[in-house]
Amino acid sequence: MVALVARAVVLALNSGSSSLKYGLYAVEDAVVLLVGGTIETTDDHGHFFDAIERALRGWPAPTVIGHRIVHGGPHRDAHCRIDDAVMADLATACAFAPLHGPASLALIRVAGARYPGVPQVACFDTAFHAGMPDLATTLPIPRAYRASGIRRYGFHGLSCESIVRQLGSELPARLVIAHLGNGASVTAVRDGRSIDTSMGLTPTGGVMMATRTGDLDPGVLLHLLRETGLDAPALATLVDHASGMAGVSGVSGDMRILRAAATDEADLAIRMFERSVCKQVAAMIASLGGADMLVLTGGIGEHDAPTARAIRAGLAWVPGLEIRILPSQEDVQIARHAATLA
Ligand SMILES: Nc1ncnc2c1ncn2[C@@H]1O[C@H](COP(=O)(O)OP(=O)(O)O)[C@@H](O)[C@H]1O
Ligand SMILES: CC(=O)OP(=O)(O)O
Ligand SMILES: [Mg+2]
Repeated sequence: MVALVARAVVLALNSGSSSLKYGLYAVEDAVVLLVGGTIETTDDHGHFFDAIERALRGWPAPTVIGHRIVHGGPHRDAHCRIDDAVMADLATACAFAPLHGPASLALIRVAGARYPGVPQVACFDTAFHAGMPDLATTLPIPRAYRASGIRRYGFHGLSCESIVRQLGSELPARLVIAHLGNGASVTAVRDGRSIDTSMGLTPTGGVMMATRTGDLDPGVLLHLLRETGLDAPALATLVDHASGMAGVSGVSGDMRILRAAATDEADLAIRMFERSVCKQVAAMIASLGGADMLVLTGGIGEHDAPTARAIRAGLAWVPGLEIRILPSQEDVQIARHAATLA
């Protein structure tokens, strides 16, 4: 019923590194999920839309399609309607997010072909961090490189937005958000705005992740370049796909599989991940000059109780820190923005 009177019916598409999530939302003042699901592949967008079309049968047709776009690049710092100029900027931004960017571009093109005439909206993970001060965005390399867009951007912004919105009037002045999913990042939020975050130019930096290194001594890359002859594609595979908990454990990057495996290597990988999260949270507390609340979110943050326990224990020394677990509602944020911008 609600869909018939909705201001907009939004098909929200969230292509993460390990899954494609879709949701059909009726948006008025409230945002109501009509139907949604997850497809555990990022390879075949034709197959993805076949599955979506089957799921959407009998529901109102989308009036707008909203996409999560991981990297907006140097020229896009606000969510926007997608046109040719935006597509050109997104193609440029692929250089900074090779893990997510090309898949998003392909998804927009296929969506345009499947739903001709339906407007599409880009919702950038980087937008939430666009107002970070120079102290956070500047990387410690010669300043000339900044002109080509090399700086800290920060990601998981839609997730952070959704946490700020869920907290509403309970939003504290000094908040740390730990988004712990397949990708993981930690963000310092002062009065609702990002002032620092753990990911950098790309979603490879910061916290150790499922298959990504997170921060790594740059000397390791130089050593591998010099001594093993690995080229850029091979290094990208190494740092994005073969490292993190998967690389250390030799088992998997999925926390559920690591817990079940219970080998020494899996245990080390998990303890390294937990330590890495605690260290990044402590760094964000330093950036904020203290913290009132830590929110855990993302697949691991929401569902893996032992990780939450380890983080509580690892941060027990922080005075006055309330720790909450909240769901990452990236898709609801996409629906809201798409309805507003269509
Ligand atoms: N019930 C669960 N218990 C423990 N860990 C979980 C559970 N469900 C999901 N996870 C973890 O969350 C990860 C996926 O997180 P999610 O935020 O959904 O990923 P994505 O980056 O694809 O958006 C999985 O790889 C797994 O490590
Ligand atoms: C930015 C990022 O790492 O996204 P995801 O966690 O969805 O892979
Ligand atoms: Mg995600």
